[in-house]
Amino acid sequence: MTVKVVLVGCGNMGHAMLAGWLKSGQLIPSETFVAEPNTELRARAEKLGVTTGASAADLPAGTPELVVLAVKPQVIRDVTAGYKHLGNGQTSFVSVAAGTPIATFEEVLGDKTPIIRVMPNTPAAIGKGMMVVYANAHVRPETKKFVDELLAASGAVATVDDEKLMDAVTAVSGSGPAYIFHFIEALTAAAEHAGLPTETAKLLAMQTVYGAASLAAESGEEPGLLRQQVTSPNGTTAAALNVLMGDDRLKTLLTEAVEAARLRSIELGK
Ligand SMILES: NC(=O)C1=CN([C@@H]2O[C@H](COP(=O)(O)OP(=O)(O)OC[C@H]3O[C@@H](n4cnc5c(N)ncnc54)[C@H](O)[C@@H]3O)[C@@H](O)[C@H]2O)C=CC1
Ligand SMILES: O=C(O)[C@@H]1CCC=N1
Repeated sequence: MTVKVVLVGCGNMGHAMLAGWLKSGQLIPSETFVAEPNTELRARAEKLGVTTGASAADLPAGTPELVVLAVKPQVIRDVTAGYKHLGNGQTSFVSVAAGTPIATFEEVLGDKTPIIRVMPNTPAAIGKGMMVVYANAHVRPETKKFVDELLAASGAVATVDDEKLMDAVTAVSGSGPAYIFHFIEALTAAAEHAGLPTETAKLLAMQTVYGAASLAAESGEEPGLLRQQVTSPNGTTAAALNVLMGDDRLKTLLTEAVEAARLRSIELGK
């Protein structure tokens, strides 16, 4: 059996993408092989109907169109070496690892290998991810089209033409869902502090973030204008925004957070 796509690593991100691709029908289970050493995670992948194995040694014979590497940056060089026999050939490689530059994959796989870096995020599991792409010069237009279509099943797709920007992308949309989840946690805690029961606090925080993000996305209006529409002169929102926006407090905090993530991404790539 020759498979079309091999997914290497089916942890948080690998599984989120796989679930999105299969759900959309962009990929069918019989075309897909998952390499994952963790038995429980292999069983979880098998529930989606795909064939699995523990490592590169279990790969079905033949030449896959795409190998998607979704393992941690700390092990990606060694794991990629297991797929060296597919380098410099018809197989294209996609890496979702933070930091790891294309040059590292070219060193391991050969410098004629088509390699695409993608920075996804976990909302990909429900088709609402942000997927940002940077490809090397060996990626054929038909492969780029196939990968873009696959990624589009997981959410919005954007491209950058300077690989260095992938560190900033990682810091904004790759890690970003965690910032928003923490915002929900923090708003829930603030709601409880204001006297609301826990379940009500959770519901209000979550639905407010969901509703506001959906309105911003669907209305196409500038977030600043939508903010003004909530803010009555000298009203309650203005009182809260004075706290968040005074001295650019939240903006400064987010700028520091994104910069810390960007610098960590650069470090992970070394
Ligand atoms: N979690 C996230 O939100 C995002 C993660 N990423 C990137 O995705 C990659 C994976 O991250 P997570 O999914 O969070 O980590 P994870 O630890 O959940 O998944 C990594 C998986 O790789 C497996 N693995 C280890 N050695 C292997 C081998 N030799 N062959 C096959 N699989 C092997 C592990 O058993 C594990 O299940 C990282 O490089 C990370 O930078 C990128 C964007 C977002
Ligand atoms: O935390 C990390 O390193 C990965 C990359 C982006 C999101 N998670």
